[in-house]
Amino acid sequence: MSIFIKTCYYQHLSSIAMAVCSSFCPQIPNHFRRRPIFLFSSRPPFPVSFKAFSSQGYNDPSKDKLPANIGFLGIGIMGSPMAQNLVKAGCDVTVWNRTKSKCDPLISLGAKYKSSPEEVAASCDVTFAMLSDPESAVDVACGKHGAASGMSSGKGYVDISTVDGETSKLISQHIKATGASFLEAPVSGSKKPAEDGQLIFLTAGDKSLYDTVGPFLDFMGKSRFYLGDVGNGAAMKLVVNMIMGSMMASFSEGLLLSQKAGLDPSVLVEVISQGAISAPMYSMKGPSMIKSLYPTAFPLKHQQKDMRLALGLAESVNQSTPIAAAANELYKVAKSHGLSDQDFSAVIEALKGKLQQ
Ligand SMILES: NC(=O)C1=CN([C@@H]2O[C@H](COP(=O)(O)OP(=O)(O)OC[C@H]3O[C@@H](n4cnc5c(N)ncnc54)[C@H](OP(=O)(O)O)[C@@H]3O)[C@@H](O)[C@H]2O)C=CC1
Ligand SMILES: O=CCCC(=O)O
Repeated sequence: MSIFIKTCYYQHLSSIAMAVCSSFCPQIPNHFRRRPIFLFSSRPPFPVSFKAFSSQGYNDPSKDKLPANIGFLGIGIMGSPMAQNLVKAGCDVTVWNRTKSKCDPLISLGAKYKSSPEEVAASCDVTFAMLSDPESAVDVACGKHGAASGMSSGKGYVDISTVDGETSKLISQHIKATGASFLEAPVSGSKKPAEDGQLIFLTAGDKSLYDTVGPFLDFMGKSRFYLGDVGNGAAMKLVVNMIMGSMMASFSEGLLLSQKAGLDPSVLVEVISQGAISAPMYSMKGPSMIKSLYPTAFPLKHQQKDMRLALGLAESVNQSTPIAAAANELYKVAKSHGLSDQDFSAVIEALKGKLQQ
């Protein structure tokens, strides 16, 4: 514990130096530059960002029990950069992944490794999990040698995976039955924001755990929302991704229509970028979509999973979502043609004549 506090203290000092230097050194990465610091404060020396709903984090002197060991389960496209940001921030991180080799770069950076979720949870104060889907999230948390087997009172489990509310509640029940705390914390933002520590956390569950892990969320993200009861974070995430999936499907139709109408789709991307429907997603993905290239940031199979779960949510509250339902069909077509592991922008292929035959 004391080593951890010292590490963070020295990081605080170096943050001060960084803050001074950054006014003069434009090459200092934004990741370091953006973190506000307390220069004259008796509070714990943690970098605390000014973020949505983040006023009650580690900078509260009454919260003196700091987690010393952080576990991270699921080292995929998102888990890898997120865990890396924790290691780079000086946290004592222990990792596990079903495919062990994906942990190797993190181990090289100084992370520890344990051979099961149970062992990670048993050796850590707080364990994060970033898994594919409801099935894998439940399996890793509640299955044989799952995290719940290693949890006990005083520990915390933070599930960042995108799942439905019912799955999150099930995991919460298993974790809380051990006496530990639970927080769901799915993220908005993809591979690049994960690398840059710019994710948006949509959390719900135990508020005390939210307060405890706040500084760690801030190492990985730019803002965080606390939304109350378990299920609300999952629902918020599914609504956001349902909108995103429909936007991408509609954008795909527009690109192909512009081409068929004899227009240059690159000009369409430029026109969109200057108007009221501008979105970073269109400018980022449009140019490669025009070249039929889909380098994976957000796998199409996960987008289709999110559309499916969002439609389930809509049905459960009797809300009509015909646009999302139509978009979901396109993702299903794309999946059935082997595009699951491509970026979700590959949904455009489902609108090209050759896939529809
Ligand atoms: N990529 C993105 O842009 C974003 C993704 N998300 C969400 O985050 C989660 C992770 O996404 P991402 O990192 O992209 O996905 P990846 O497919 O890259 O990683 C999935 C992770 O889950 C593990 N996993 C899958 N099935 C099992 C299982 N049965 N048992 C144990 N582990 C399993 C994988 O292990 P292994 O390596 O062994 O396959 C891997 O660590 C998903 O819920 C996704 O919807 C949220 C925001 C953005
Ligand atoms: O779940 C994935 C979200 C991707 C994004 O927000 O860009």
